Amino acid sequence: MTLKQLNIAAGIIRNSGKEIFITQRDASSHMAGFWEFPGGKIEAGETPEQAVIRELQEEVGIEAKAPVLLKTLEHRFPDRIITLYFFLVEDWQGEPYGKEGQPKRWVKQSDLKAEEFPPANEAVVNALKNNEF
Ligand SMILES: Nc1nc2c([nH]c(=O)n2[C@H]2C[C@H](O)[C@@H](COP(=O)(O)OP(=O)(O)OP(=O)(O)O)O2)c(=O)[nH]1
Ligand SMILES: [Mg+2]
Repeated sequence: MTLKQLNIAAGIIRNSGKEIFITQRDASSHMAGFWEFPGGKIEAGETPEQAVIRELQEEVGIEAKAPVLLKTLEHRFPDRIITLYFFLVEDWQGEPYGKEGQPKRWVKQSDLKAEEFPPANEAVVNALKNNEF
């Protein structure tokens, strides 16, 4: 079996009250029902930063300014290998919402739960909970 290789850019949108905006993955998607940091596939010719800016516009309707790369990690799922680029976004224009109709919520950084996210997110969620970022 050949494994799909995907590169993903995701935005950790954090407000001045240290709350993070998360969205729920669609029932028909890979990792359905898990909560995620909005984002998606990096397209050919795009940098991870360009991809996260585009994805946040498409999925949550904000214009991200100066995203900061926090962590890059690779995760092997049974059917695919993904490289995830997690960006911290603390400066943006607009108000994030579920532009594709996806459920969303603001969660205090200290109240994030790793088990609500795909397994690849464990390290970054725990680092956020521990105030490492
Ligand atoms: N956006 C996002 N994706 C994540 C996270 N954690 C994690 O394992 N993933 C995985 C799930 C998917 O396999 C992949 C994201 O792909 P996606 O399906 O959302 O890509 P996309 O937004 O470009 O969607 P599409 O238009 O191609 O359907 O990364 C996360 O925190 N945020
Ligand atoms: Mg996506």
